[in-house]
Amino acid sequence: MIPELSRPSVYMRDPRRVEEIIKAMKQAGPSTMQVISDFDMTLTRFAYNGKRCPTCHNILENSKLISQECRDKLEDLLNTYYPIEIDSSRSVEEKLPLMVEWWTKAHDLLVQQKIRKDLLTLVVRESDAMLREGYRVFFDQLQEHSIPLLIFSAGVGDVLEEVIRQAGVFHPNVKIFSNYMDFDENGALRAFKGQLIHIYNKREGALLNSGHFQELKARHNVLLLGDSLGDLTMADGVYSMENILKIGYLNDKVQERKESYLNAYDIVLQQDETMDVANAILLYMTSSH
Ligand SMILES: Nc1ccn([C@@H]2O[C@H](COP(=O)(O)O)[C@@H](O)[C@H]2O)c(=O)n1
Repeated sequence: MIPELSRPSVYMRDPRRVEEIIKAMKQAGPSTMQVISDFDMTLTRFAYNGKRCPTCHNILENSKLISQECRDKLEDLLNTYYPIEIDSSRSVEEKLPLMVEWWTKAHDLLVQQKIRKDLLTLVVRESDAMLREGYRVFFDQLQEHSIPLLIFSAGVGDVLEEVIRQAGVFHPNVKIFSNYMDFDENGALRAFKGQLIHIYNKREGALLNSGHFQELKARHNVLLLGDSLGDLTMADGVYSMENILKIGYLNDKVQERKESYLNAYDIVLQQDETMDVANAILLYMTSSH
């Protein structure tokens, strides 16, 4: 049906079920669909030429807006908490307070740097941020078929927006839930706005933003893309869900986490740096033959 599903990077616990969902969503048509995607390491690449690509937070951390002392502290935090984030031997309950601790400490450090809003464009331009191969086809297809795309990210919204703006794909059908910076009257970072979004509270974030899902209440079919088990709750605000197809990128600690990803996601993409599978599925679902 979709040749890309036979690639060696693609794993499915129940291929027949995947086929059924895809067919049901195609039959219902693009006007019933919405796409919900995580950002860091889902729409962006995990690695390029053997080197890790930056998350939204890393883009700031690696920039000249941050002092060396602050960069060292942020790196220590990353080295402490990232292994916990991807540790499959710990439960979500155990990880959750530690993730809050990580995000809170990192945001406090960023605020102390009084980052300037007017320099964000330059910082992103000079960064190694990279959207996955095939990203333009992904964003453009959704725009062409008027399918809403919600990017739901525990990263930094201002940075995320800049990445997709500079890539020329911040189309009107794109909506973003993320951690946004609050700047003072001189354009210097003074806080982060609203409730913190970290990787394990996306369900709460979804329920807080019920207005968005209310607007899309006629769209009962969801394509969800994520790279963490926390991303599975991003669609919890969707009204009367009929079908959901969950695609999960398994980027890191592949052998340890494969089983849990196969149990949680319909399609698991192992160390696949492209949007090819999502693009092929979307092309199939939106074509008239
Ligand atoms: N100080 C931090 C905190 C988090 N991260 C990474 O950001 C990712 C969250 O963004 P999503 O778009 O994936 O929701 C998460 O995977 C953390 O590893 C970071 O780099 N620095």
